[in-house]
Amino acid sequence: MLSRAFSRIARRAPAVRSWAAEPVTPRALVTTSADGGFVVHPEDYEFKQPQFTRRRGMGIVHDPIVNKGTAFSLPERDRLHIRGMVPPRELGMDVQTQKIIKGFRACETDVEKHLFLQGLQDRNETLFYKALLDNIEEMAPIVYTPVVGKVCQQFGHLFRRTRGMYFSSQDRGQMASMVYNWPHDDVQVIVVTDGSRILGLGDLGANGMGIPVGKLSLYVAAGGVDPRRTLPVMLDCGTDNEELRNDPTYLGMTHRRLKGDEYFSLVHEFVMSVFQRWPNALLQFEDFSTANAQAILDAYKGIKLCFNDDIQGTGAVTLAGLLGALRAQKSDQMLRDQKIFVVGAGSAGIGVATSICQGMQHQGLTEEEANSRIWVFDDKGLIGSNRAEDSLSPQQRPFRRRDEEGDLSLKDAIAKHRPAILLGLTGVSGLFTEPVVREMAKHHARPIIFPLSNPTSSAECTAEQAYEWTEGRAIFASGSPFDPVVMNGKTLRPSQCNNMFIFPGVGLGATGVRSKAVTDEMLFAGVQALADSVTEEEIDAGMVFPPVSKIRNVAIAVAAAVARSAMAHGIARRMPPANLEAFLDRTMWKPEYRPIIQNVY
Ligand SMILES: NC(=O)C1=CN([C@@H]2O[C@H](COP(=O)(O)OP(=O)(O)OC[C@H]3O[C@@H](n4cnc5c(N)ncnc54)[C@H](O)[C@@H]3O)[C@@H](O)[C@H]2O)C=CC1
Ligand SMILES: CC(=O)C(=O)O
Ligand SMILES: [Mg+2]
Repeated sequence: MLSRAFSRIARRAPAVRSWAAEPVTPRALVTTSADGGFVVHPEDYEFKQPQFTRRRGMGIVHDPIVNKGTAFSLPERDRLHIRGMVPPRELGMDVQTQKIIKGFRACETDVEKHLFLQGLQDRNETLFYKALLDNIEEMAPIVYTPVVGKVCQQFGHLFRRTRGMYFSSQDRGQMASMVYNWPHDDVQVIVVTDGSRILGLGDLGANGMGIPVGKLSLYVAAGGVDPRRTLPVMLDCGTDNEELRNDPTYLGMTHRRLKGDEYFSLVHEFVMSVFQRWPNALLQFEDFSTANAQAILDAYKGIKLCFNDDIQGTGAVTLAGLLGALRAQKSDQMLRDQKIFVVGAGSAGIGVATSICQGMQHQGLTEEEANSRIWVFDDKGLIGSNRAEDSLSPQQRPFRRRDEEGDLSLKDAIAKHRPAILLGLTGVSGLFTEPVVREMAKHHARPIIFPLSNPTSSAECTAEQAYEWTEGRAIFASGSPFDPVVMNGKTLRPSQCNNMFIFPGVGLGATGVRSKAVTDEMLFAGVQALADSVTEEEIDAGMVFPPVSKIRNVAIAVAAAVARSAMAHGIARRMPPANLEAFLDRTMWKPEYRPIIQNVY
């Protein structure tokens, strides 16, 4: 009787194997009973999934994916044949993390901080992500914008160790085999750039590799994608940046940028090659110049699992930010009631205008009515009737205003139309001058001012300026973070409106259900989830986005909404359990050490 009960219980309990000895917490796993038997407590058994590696001995210590530095336990050192190869004292993750924070804060410049973290990432990815996640507000600006911009500008000089893959014009015809050089079979997210428009810094050629690396760090930290399943890519099609081409330390192809067929055929070979090896991966296009970004998106949207972060991700995050800003205004007005100025008509500006237009249509306007509430400006001024249709791209054309010529300055146009919302996507620092911002403040109690260009040096105005010129009344969000501003004893908290609040969730949700594509509906579902994740307390504190410290929770909410939308529209190839949030949370990679198992057969 007892033995039958025991075997039943034993079947339920996970088998204790010798290699799993170290992760088991030193709690009683069983209670002995008076009759000589025992009862197991499966719920007390903390089983950590092992991590398999083909590396042996020192290969393990030198592989950042499995390396634990000083945190290998003695039994594990024996098992992995590294006993004596690391210092004798075992220092766990907590002490290691404290050491990292101390070293990080001791760095004198932001670029040094970036290199410090990059060095850690190259040695021990688990610890890198532990430190990053625990200190995301402090470290995200170092790993990502704005500091990544500076790092890209000096990429060749700072280069220490390779990361990701480079495909270039000299690899034509080879890419389908080159993809097999990548050591991981199960890539989940690929971020690719051709370096032609890196943040607001222009053509940085192959130096732009810092951007896919930085974006994917956020995919791991926020979206819980396993670092082994990320692939940063530089698609090097040359550069028109003369200075770089003449720089002896420049690491990319030194010819001028490919154009037309030569360019698009290279892009196509790359796209087909990565999907051939990783058919379930999500491909994110990042920082392609406006001239090519839309054409590439149009070619693959709907037929491959891909999206353009600057067009679609920025559109989505800005729309969510505006919904938050309208809540912060505490008026009954809806998005569809607003007049909106979008300054900048590149891929980001037009992506934002298009998303806002879609948002207004969801609130009942026709496409034409929605377009009529948006004024788009570029470096020649308002896109008005004095512009020939054929001088505009197909995406810009719907925003050409037929009702006015477009000869007014930005300030005069604000005075005339009194928009409540001013968005900057120009990459031009200081474009929102004092007269421009004061004009916004004249007509609205709480003007909404979003200088969205990155990095900080390209922002159309600073948080301090926006608050000062509006007597602290502006509702402010920027692409790169600004510190809180104290005015008249009150602390004003700028928000960060950056596609980092969208792309990790889109990637996690779309790949989580094996969606066939990323649709506008999926992105719109992500917008609503992001907007809903801002609490009333945050709105009352003047914020229109959650703090960056909540980015993992935001990613889960966005991912669940994106995944549900894919399922509802019949393009999901995997149906996860009903509790999607719990499922996603369970599947997310977490920065914790796991038992390493050699799998050499
Ligand atoms: N916050 C965020 O999440 C994101 C921000 N961005 C930022 O958006 C900016 C623009 O990106 P893209 O559209 O790809 O660049 P782009 O170079 O294609 O477009 C810039 C646009 O600004 C216009 N412009 C330039 N000078 C102007 C002036 N003085 N007045 C009015 N318009 C002017 C240009 O005519 C062009 O239409 C970049 O700085 C980028 O960092 C992009 C994506 C996401
Ligand atoms: C944030 C981003 O994607 C950009 O500035 O290009
Ligand atoms: Mg970008």
